[in-house]
Amino acid sequence: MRESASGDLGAAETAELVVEGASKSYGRAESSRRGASERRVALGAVDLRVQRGRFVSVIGPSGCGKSTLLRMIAGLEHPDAGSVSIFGSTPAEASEAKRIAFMPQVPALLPWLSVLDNVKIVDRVNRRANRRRDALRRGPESAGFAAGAGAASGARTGLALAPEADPVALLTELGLGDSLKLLPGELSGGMQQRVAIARAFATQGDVLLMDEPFSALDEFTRESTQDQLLKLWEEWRTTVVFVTHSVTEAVVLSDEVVVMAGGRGEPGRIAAIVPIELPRPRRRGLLEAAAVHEYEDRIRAELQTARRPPGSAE
Ligand SMILES: Nc1ncnc2c1ncn2[C@@H]1O[C@H](COP(=O)(O)OP(=O)(O)OP(=O)(O)O)[C@@H](O)[C@H]1O
Repeated sequence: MRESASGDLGAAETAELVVEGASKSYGRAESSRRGASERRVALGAVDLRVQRGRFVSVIGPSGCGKSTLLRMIAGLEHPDAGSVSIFGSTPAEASEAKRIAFMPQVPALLPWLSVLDNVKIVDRVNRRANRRRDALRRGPESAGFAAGAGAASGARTGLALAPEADPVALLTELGLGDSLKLLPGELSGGMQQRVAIARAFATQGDVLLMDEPFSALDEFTRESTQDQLLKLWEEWRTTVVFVTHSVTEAVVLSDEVVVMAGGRGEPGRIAAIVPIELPRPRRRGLLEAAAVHEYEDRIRAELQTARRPPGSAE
């Protein structure tokens, strides 16, 4: 596990990302003209605990609330009830201190910037956060602006402040060392996703949230990109929450697979958590096929069970 810049966890910092009783509904609360409420419960009261440094995948049928859960952890959605704690901080505090990296399905690279500049942009866009972070490293009294609300909240929450990663080294590690000057339009889909991975790791956040990042890739590219991600993750041990529809992908990458149920009118809920005890370092070629299949079968069975409404007989 990567240690915080201060060497260990701060006073207010915890070793877990905790989602507690978090629920989320969409739509209008008042009744429509036809008399029925248009409010839909996307997530019921969801509880989830992720240990620092773990790789956790979330899998479940379409509409069960996987992305909603991820967006709540990212602070992009607020739960109607319940709470989210990122190692003791609120999602807003964690994202202000650049501790959350979010990677959507589409790489969202800036088309006019080179590969290298697309990774470096993390630093430019977050210059304000960087200044605050540097000031926090030196102590709250060391800079004029350090007495501001952000610095105060950082000190209060004991946020660990990570150093920046070297974008060139990251891109080289992801096999893009020869493509630094290319534009995104000159890259394949797999290469674009690897730039997005480099950008996500470049933030050196404590949590990396990935929403079906490889779903648009062909099978071969998907597998090699998974291997690249595994290699990087094994080095950095960032806490990852990874949404996927692929059972195999979830098994190959994860320490734990969270199986969700719901959707189609049912509130999303966590139906099961399956620990994956395959040895690391993991690479596709190194994994024992029978062991992978066993986990795949177990998760498929959990998904089948989860399709039945809660309380229904087999
Ligand atoms: N911004 C929104 N406004 C209204 N309804 C929403 C919104 N976001 C999600 N929903 C609804 O909440 C439910 C859960 O959606 P969510 O995208 O979290 O599911 P998901 O499991 O990620 O689905 P998929 O696997 O298809 O991406 C769905 O019924 C969806 O229609």
